[in-house]
Amino acid sequence: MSPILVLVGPPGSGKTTVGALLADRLGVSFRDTDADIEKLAGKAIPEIFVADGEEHFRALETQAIAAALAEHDGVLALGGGAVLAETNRRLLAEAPVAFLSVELSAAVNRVGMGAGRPLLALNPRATLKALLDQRRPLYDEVADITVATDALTPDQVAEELAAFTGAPVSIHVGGDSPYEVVIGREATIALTEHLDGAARVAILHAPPLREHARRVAAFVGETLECLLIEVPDAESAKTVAVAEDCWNRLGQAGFTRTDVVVGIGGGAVTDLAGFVAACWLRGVRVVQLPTSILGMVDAAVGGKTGVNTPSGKNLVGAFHPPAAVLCDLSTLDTLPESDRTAGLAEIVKCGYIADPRINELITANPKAATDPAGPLLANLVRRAVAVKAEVVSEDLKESGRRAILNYGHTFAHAIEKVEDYSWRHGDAVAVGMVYASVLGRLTGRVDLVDHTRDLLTAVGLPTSYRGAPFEQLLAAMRVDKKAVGNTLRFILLDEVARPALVDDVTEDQLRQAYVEVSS
Ligand SMILES: NC(=O)c1ccc[n+]([C@@H]2O[C@H](COP(=O)([O-])OP(=O)(O)OC[C@H]3O[C@@H](n4cnc5c(N)ncnc54)[C@H](O)[C@@H]3O)[C@@H](O)[C@H]2O)c1
Ligand SMILES: O=C(O)C(=O)C[C@@H](O)[C@H](O)[C@H](O)COP(=O)(O)O
Repeated sequence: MSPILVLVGPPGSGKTTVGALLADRLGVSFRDTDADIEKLAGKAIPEIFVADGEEHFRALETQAIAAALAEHDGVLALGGGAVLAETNRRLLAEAPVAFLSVELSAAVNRVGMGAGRPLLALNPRATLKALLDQRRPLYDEVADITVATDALTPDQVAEELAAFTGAPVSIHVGGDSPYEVVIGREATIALTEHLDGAARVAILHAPPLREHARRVAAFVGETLECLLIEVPDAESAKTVAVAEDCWNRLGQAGFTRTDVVVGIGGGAVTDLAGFVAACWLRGVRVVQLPTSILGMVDAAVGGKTGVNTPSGKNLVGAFHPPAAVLCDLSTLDTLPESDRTAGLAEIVKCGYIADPRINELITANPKAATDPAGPLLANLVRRAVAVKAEVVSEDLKESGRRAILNYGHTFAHAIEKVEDYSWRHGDAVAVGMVYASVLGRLTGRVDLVDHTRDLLTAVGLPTSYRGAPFEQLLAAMRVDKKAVGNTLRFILLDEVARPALVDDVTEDQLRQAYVEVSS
């Protein structure tokens, strides 16, 4: 037995508060070795220090840590000085450890006059400074993850830690047809919970997901009739002709209104599966099992479904919320690196429009951001889904606020169309965000051009486009769904996390932004 997570950190870092919140979130118990020590000694910690001295306290602490590590399988918080003893650090080597770091001023504010903390009884500021200086390298030595808590609420810290543990997280999407987005390494297992009343399941997938789709079919096929429908890969799946083939297969199988369509794949397949389900018998359930980063954080969530037509991207479709979205992070292990990187574009977008912490996390560790086995990607997926869930819960049909999710997309969709869908959507969105940032500057808003270019470059996303001439792109932009009559509308940022729908961008500004993006 071993704890899910051990929390270490100096006084004031919030180990006890965060530990209890995290345990609650994960549905496990919380244990604090300081409480264990008090039980062992039969007195409060300040009394142990006064009556028996620090050395005796440290001996009890080692005893308490060893016992808790052996017996406890929930969240465990250790006292601030637990890392001082080499024996304790050795004991921690086998457990997953999170260091909650805090800067001096925040720590001083949080501990106040140090009530109940014997080492801080005199001059808490100076004592805390000395403690932080002495212990930081020791916390670093034992930690598998460090969370800087200064600017975060205890809930936000608990959220980051929950993602690190890999425990499944469920994010609620509200509105008239509410559903859950489950994120975790075994999320697929939840599929059977969403098949009530079905006699048949149609699983749509592209060739790269054939084996995975077969495994899912074997899993649900024990009780239900399973129809595996393989569709062309990537954007080639998003056509009316492919949708029609799928409807023909459903017809041949006698698919009824209580049967369920399942989309397994990247955003192209989940868009198609959603559209097939939206139209069949005027709407049957669809459960989305996205297997690309982009599918998880964006395409599978929110109920926008559709296909492309020769006139442009996603021009035919329907709003059809899924019954559930199951983001099985283990499926990302086989996602090619270039598609992982492309998926980050929509995560960065969420950072710009709503959650700046996303882009801070990516900037701090751009390489880890696409590592499917690492904790950062799980955290980013969760944060981006939370942004999208919040927006679409309020405005499913894009009658207002939902348009902010289109940041960077006007130019991106134009690139995709003029390049005949040979560009990855995420790559086009990356360039589209640079274009939007230039428009932001040209229209007197915040200047995020360098910030956007630097961030995208750090993760390996493109920042320029040197293909079709401006006129061709402009014509493609004119069929954007946000356009009203002859007026093009763009999502631009007044500030980070303050998106605005702007309808007075001039053609000169559009051309100037094109020049900057293509130079
Ligand atoms: N509906 C929406 O709200 C919404 C939002 C964003 C994007 N989209 C759409 O999503 C699409 C882009 O999605 P995408 O970036 O996932 O591209 P994609 O669906 O084309 O997938 C990219 C490639 O990765 C492969 N793949 C996916 N998962 C894999 C895995 N686990 N292992 C191996 N290969 C895997 C796919 O087969 C494909 O070859 C675009 O069509 C875009 O318009 C829709
Ligand atoms: O969900 C939305 O709303 C979005 O705009 C998300 C976009 O990232 C996504 O690419 C979407 O498919 C674009 O929608 P569209 O209506 O502009 O085709």
